[in-house]
Amino acid sequence: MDEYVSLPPTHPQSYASFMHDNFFSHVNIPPQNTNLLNGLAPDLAAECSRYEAKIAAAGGIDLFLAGLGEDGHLAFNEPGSSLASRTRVVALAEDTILANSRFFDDDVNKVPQLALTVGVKTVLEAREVLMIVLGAKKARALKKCVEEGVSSMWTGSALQMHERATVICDEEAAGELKWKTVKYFKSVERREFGHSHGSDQSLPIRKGLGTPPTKLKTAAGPLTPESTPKATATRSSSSPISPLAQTVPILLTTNVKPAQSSGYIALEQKILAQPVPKSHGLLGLLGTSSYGQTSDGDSEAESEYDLKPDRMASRLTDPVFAAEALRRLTPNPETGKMLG
Ligand SMILES: N[C@@H]1[C@@H](O)[C@H](O)[C@@H](COP(=O)(O)O)O[C@@H]1O
Repeated sequence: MDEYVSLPPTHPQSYASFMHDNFFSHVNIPPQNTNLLNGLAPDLAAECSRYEAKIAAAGGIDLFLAGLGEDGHLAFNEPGSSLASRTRVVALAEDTILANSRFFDDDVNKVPQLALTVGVKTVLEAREVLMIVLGAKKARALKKCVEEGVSSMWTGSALQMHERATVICDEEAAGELKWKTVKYFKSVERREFGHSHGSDQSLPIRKGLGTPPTKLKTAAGPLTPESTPKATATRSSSSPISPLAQTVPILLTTNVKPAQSSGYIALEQKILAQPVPKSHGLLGLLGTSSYGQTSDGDSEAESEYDLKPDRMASRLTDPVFAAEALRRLTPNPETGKMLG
């Protein structure tokens, strides 16, 4: 979705490296079929136009998997970004530079000041958006994006206008939401889970998750514009809008079981089962998960996953943080499945 200007793709903190290390190197996608913004392009404006044109030529984006900045940014659409924005060069906000300096030896001067990012409109045009929000540091932004109006000052709030947007958050990130909001989404999830085991009254927006409008693409069918099944115009206008569509459905990562029919079952299961040390909030990750399991054997729940030390550890330059991350066990992305 975005890339720092002036960082080579081989730089360990570039988003190209991040995508390679965390995704592309784990799936059988030919490198020529991966599409990223080039922060080294000689003409940055032309690079942004090229990216938009490539998205259009491929028939649009099926799924954007997004995060949320502490200042509420979606991709790198900083506060004040037009909700009609498209892929472009942006100046990073000081808050973002500060927040991301943790990946640059805690030195704000090492963080690039410019970035390329898809626009808010680019995100809204995807058929589906999944936003993962973890940690107390994101709590204020999540509240602004979910409980308040759509605003260019909290660009994540634009997802309220998307028919198929889902937020997955942990309890820390949900910490500033109104109890009423949390209760509502928890009750919806409970009912959803019940329905997926017998009844047929699932809300349409959840029910549709298992049946994406276009065929899933795999490396076996390369992601070239030619081979990509052409998308139907934009979003399906016949898709019924549930009350959730206006408020952004939220999945809390505890006390929620993923629907068996969901296309996101693997991802949801990984997040739901993410084990963390009970006591700390390092980088705000899942600090009070009821699935907590410390590496010293103090386990609250037997994990059903093949667990490995957190691979993010290699990205942390602070030795204390890195050591903490190494102690944190996460589901093994190589196997990506439950044990037994
Ligand atoms: N440019 C990225 C955003 O695209 C991302 O959403 C945000 C939050 O990321 P995380 O969820 O890893 O904290 O970080 C960066 O600023």
